[in-house]
Amino acid sequence: MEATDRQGKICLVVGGGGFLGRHIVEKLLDRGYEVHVFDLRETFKDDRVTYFLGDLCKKEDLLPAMKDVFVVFHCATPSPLSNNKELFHKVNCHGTKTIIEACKEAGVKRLVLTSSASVVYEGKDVENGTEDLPYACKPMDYYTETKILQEKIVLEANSDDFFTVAIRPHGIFGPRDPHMVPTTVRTAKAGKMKFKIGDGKNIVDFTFVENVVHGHILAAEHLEPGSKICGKAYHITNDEPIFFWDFLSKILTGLGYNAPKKNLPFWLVYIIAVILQVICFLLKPIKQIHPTFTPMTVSLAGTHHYYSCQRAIADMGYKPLVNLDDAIQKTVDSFPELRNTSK
Ligand SMILES: NC(=O)C1=CN([C@@H]2O[C@H](COP(=O)(O)OP(=O)(O)OC[C@H]3O[C@@H](n4cnc5c(N)ncnc54)[C@H](OP(=O)(O)O)[C@@H]3O)[C@@H](O)[C@H]2O)C=CC1
Ligand SMILES: CC(C)CCC[C@@H](C)[C@H]1CC[C@H]2C3=C(CC[C@]12C)[C@@]1(C)CCC(=O)[C@@H](C)[C@@H]1CC3
Repeated sequence: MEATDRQGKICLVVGGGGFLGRHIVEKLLDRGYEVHVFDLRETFKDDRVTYFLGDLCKKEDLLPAMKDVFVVFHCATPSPLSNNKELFHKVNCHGTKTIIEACKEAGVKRLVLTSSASVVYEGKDVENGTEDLPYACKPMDYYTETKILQEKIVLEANSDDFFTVAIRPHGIFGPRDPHMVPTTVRTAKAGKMKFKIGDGKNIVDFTFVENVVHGHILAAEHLEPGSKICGKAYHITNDEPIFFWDFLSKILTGLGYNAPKKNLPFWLVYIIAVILQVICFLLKPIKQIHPTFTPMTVSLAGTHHYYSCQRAIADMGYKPLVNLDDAIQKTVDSFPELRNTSK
């Protein structure tokens, strides 16, 4: 899409106050779009942005933000590491249906959903997985369960006059990441990162946030009547799968922490995580506990899960803009407050 074509076009980013959403906002502004942000809270100030506060589950909150909008990016979610079944179903399922209703009522023709590569993951190895893999029959957590339902809702809404596409990133990291890097550092600081889970040879995709943004904007600019991308899902990765524990070690050593050297058997840690999950369930009426080591995070840390992005390369001309080593360095440099000062 030419720069002149973008002028005057309004993009709405639902969840634009979050980690990925705000990076999408910044890149859309750089490319000359007018940007609306819709979120629960105003998490940043930018005079170029029109900020709408509200709950995406309420159509009356959404409609004012949708006036004259060219495309909606939906990247809102409850925190992927929380475990609130009702909230996940409310926001990711009911809320997504509400966004679609509001789009149609406001005359918005395009919707780009941020889905997740985890929609095909159920704790077993996925090696170079394509978008043709079936959805997980037994999702490992409520987040994944509702991301599957969400993607189905959006892709099934695709029609001759309402164009939808789902982008499936995996393991997003980068500046302002609230999940990956802070959790990794917190775990290391708590002394729980002394061991690798499993043999340390499981291969995983980690995707720099700028590459995820690039995939989203490419999809939006290809979302036209008759386009081959309409109604489809696309993996967006760095196209550089890496040993999971090598990635974490680069982040940790980059921030001045020791990388795990020894190994613990995967099955032992998994059993401990299951026992922890049962204890947290029993204690729920008394106290909400969110352990870092859940069956999901342990599986993610101990199995292969990397994905082919050949379909995005072929259909949208996708190509990662930042390679993994540069991305890790940019990320480490962006978190001075997480650097180990005790050494
Ligand atoms: N992080 C990752 O590794 C990956 C993420 N994804 C997907 O990418 C998307 C963005 O994730 P990420 O940036 O990490 O998430 P964040 O939690 O950083 O951002 C999500 C944003 O959505 C907002 N939000 C939540 N509920 C509502 C609501 N009811 N109404 C309006 N806004 C709401 C959040 O507000 P608040 O913070 O106040 O709740 C937050 O600002 C998600 O769809 C996620 O599933 C996919 C693959 C990997
Ligand atoms: C074993 C260690 C305590 C793990 C520390 C790092 C983890 C916090 C991350 C490693 C893989 C990450 C990941 C996600 C969240 C953070 C990690 C578990 C997701 C579940 C986020 C949401 C998604 O959509 C998935 C595709 C991500 C998969 C990887």
